[in-house]
Amino acid sequence: MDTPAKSLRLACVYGLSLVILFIVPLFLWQSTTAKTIAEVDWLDVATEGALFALGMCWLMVIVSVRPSGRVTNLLIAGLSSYCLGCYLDLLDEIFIVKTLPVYNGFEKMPTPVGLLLLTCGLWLWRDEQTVVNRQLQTREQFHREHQLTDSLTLLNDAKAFEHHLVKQLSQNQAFGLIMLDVDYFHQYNKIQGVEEGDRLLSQLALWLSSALRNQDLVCRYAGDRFVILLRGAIPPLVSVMAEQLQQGVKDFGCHASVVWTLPSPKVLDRQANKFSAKNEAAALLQLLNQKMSQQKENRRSAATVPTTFNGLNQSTLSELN
Ligand SMILES: Nc1nc2c(ncn2[C@@H]2O[C@H](COP(=O)(O)OP(=O)(O)OP(=O)(O)O)[C@@H](O)[C@H]2O)c(=O)[nH]1
Repeated sequence: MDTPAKSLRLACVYGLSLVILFIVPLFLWQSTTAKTIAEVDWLDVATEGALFALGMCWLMVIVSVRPSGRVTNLLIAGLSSYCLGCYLDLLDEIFIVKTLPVYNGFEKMPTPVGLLLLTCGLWLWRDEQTVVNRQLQTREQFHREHQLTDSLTLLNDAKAFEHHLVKQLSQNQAFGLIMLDVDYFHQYNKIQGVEEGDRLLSQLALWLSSALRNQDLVCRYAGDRFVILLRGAIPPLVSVMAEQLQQGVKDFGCHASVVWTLPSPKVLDRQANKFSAKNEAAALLQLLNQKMSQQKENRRSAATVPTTFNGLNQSTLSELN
């Protein structure tokens, strides 16, 4: 934001306020006499003093938060005038100003003028805010439309994963990929209900996120399929992690097929980097998907239906298949 302009504005408002705070009483002190303590209505002093103090607070808030422009100028002018009116009102509680007709006449002006300016400023502020809100809505809509987060699990989605994978490939550093797919999830939904299915996916997502290291990334690739990027991974780590994840899924009362790959880091030409990294990322994901299909196929041909599936036995599952 325009900090120098704001600082200048702050300095002007503070400076002018201080000058007025001292000059006016000094002028009154010389031109008229002060009331005695008994003559002063202290309740009026307190209320008018409070109005003045509050007005000054509003003024400082406006000066310090608002960007430069017509609306801000109107608000500052309005509030300054209002504060001046309050201050003059306050001073006539302390000094006998009847003897000063100019002061008496002038004293009544600043408050209504200030409130009028303030009203204009607030009206324009409202218009300005409507435009800002519209812009914010458009921006929010853009984020929503382009958001890369899966709304159910709050994990990154496949698009985001591809983006991270491309970035990883561009860095030419070792990494591993694991793909995990829940077995018979279709049946799970049928028997337990879609809501339970959703709950299982959310729980799995949460568990996967906590089971990985800080530098790793887990995404919901599609439906009941998750994909994990293990940064700086070495062969034993990837295979052990894949094994552990497959075992861990059993705690949720279901089974999962898990495949993994450990691509050897390639030295990519910086210029052709982005293009080749994108192709490489697509190829790696395709490879994992193929491996997964193969494993599912093998499972089907071996008829390795789990004996239990959240309380379901093999015959029930076979019927549902
Ligand atoms: N509850 C729920 N189900 C989903 C969601 N997304 C996809 N599915 C369901 O997930 C199921 C995935 O089916 P398949 O790809 O055949 O997977 P599967 O039944 O696990 O079969 P295999 O992978 O061969 O074991 C489909 O029935 C989808 O409707 C979701 O967000 N919530």
